[in-house]
Amino acid sequence: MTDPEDDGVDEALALLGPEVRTPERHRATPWGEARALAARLGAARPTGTRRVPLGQALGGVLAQPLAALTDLPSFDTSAMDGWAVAGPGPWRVREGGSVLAGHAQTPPLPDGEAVRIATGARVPPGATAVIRSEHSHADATGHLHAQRDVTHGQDIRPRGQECRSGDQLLPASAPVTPALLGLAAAAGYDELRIVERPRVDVLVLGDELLTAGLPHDGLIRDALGPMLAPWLRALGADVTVTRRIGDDADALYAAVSGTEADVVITTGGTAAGPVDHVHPVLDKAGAELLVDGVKVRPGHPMLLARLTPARYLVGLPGNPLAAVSGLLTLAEPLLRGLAGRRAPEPYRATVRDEVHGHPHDTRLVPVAHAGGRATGQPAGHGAGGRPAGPASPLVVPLHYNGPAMLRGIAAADGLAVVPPGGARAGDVLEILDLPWAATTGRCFT
Ligand SMILES: Nc1nc2c(c(=O)[nH]1)N[C@H]1C(S)=C(S)[C@@H](COP(=O)(O)OP(=O)(O)OC[C@H]3O[C@@H](n4cnc5c(N)ncnc54)[C@H](O)[C@@H]3O)O[C@H]1N2
Ligand code: MOO
Repeated sequence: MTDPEDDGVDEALALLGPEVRTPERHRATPWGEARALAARLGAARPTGTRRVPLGQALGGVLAQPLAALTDLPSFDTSAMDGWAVAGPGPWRVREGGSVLAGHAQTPPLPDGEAVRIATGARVPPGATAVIRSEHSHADATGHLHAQRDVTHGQDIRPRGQECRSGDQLLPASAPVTPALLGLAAAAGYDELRIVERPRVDVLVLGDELLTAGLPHDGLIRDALGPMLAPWLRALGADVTVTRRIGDDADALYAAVSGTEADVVITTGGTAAGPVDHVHPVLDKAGAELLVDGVKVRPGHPMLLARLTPARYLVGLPGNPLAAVSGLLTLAEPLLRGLAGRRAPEPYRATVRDEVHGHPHDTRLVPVAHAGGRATGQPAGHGAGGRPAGPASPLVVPLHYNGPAMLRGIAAADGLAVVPPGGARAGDVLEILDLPWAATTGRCFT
């Protein structure tokens, strides 16, 4: 089950003369190891933290646990509009208006008395229950009668029911969502300490790239510049600049050695062609190559280097789907750690159709949700090693998944991780989610 798309590379390598830098197969890192290394490097050195007003924290992650600054509710609260009562009824109705939300504490309620109360108001000391207006009636003598049994404490939210001051509401690294902002405000916060977003410079290499109009005379449109910045932002990065460097080794060296970003991402120039400058420039810059090729298709020339102790470079191959593969293999786990984010739970789905594999390397193949769930797969059937449960979602491998193509990934909900040798229809495979899947309503998880 070998895809003809993958066959040309080894042949091309064999044609290279000895004077040309030849990628050594044995140096390529297995796909899982490369991801794990990138994740470890990122997690080892998250970027700094800062305090921001609640209104600016959305999309960040908590740098420290969210501990309640108050009991919630912070006082015994009426859960309904009606009557606060003390002891058994009927009750004498207290003169002088209602107890309202936001008002100061009212005098204690003696046994046998009732007072009108609004939802959210402080329950007077001594009250033993709240009776909803629709479950009671007041008679002409100024007495209140319950129309249902009254249980002790009914419709009173006791102080501290949701949390006590100091309780941990959410752990560090929780994503700051609209709901978290609401909870933080309720729990007394004006500001949150969040992890700084790692700063990323994107350097797009290649003299053949146009930034507008139709391809002509061998020139093509830059597909990566428009794609990477928003994708990286969705991964938690702050893209400081997207620069087009052409095939200029000096300009690349200047950009790499002069950067102040936490991560530099280059596109193109990772292979062994005459204008593939990434390796020589990294040598010149004294960078340490941590990953030099990964056993994955597409994208195997991807690389990861350490520029300085606190600065990394991810080299994405120029072929657009190969660049996506490098983005998800190396950049995503590295940035996740730097941004203080937690790893998502590995997610698996059943592939509806056979997927061709590479003989030795992992393949990443765009897949779309089939809108159904696999049932009754025989145990142990999957090359991915796990039987499909009755509720395993079903995915369809998409066409147009060649290294130079974006047509498949643009229609995809995720990328299936296809082990060497391929997968049969019904196999269960790991799926890499795309960061926008949740916003389009097609999320797997
Ligand atoms: N002798 C070898 N040749 C190649 C190898 C190899 O191992 N030995 N690997 C092949 C594989 S696999 C890939 S992937 C590419 C990686 O090449 P580079 O990273 O050096 O990228 P370029 O040569 O600069 O470009 C490759 C291809 O992609 C197009 N490209 C580049 N940037 C963009 C962009 N921003 N938008 C759209 N398209 C882009 C470029 O025009 C080329 O067609 O190398 C193989 N060759
Ligand atoms: O074929 Mo290359 O694998 O990465 O585009």
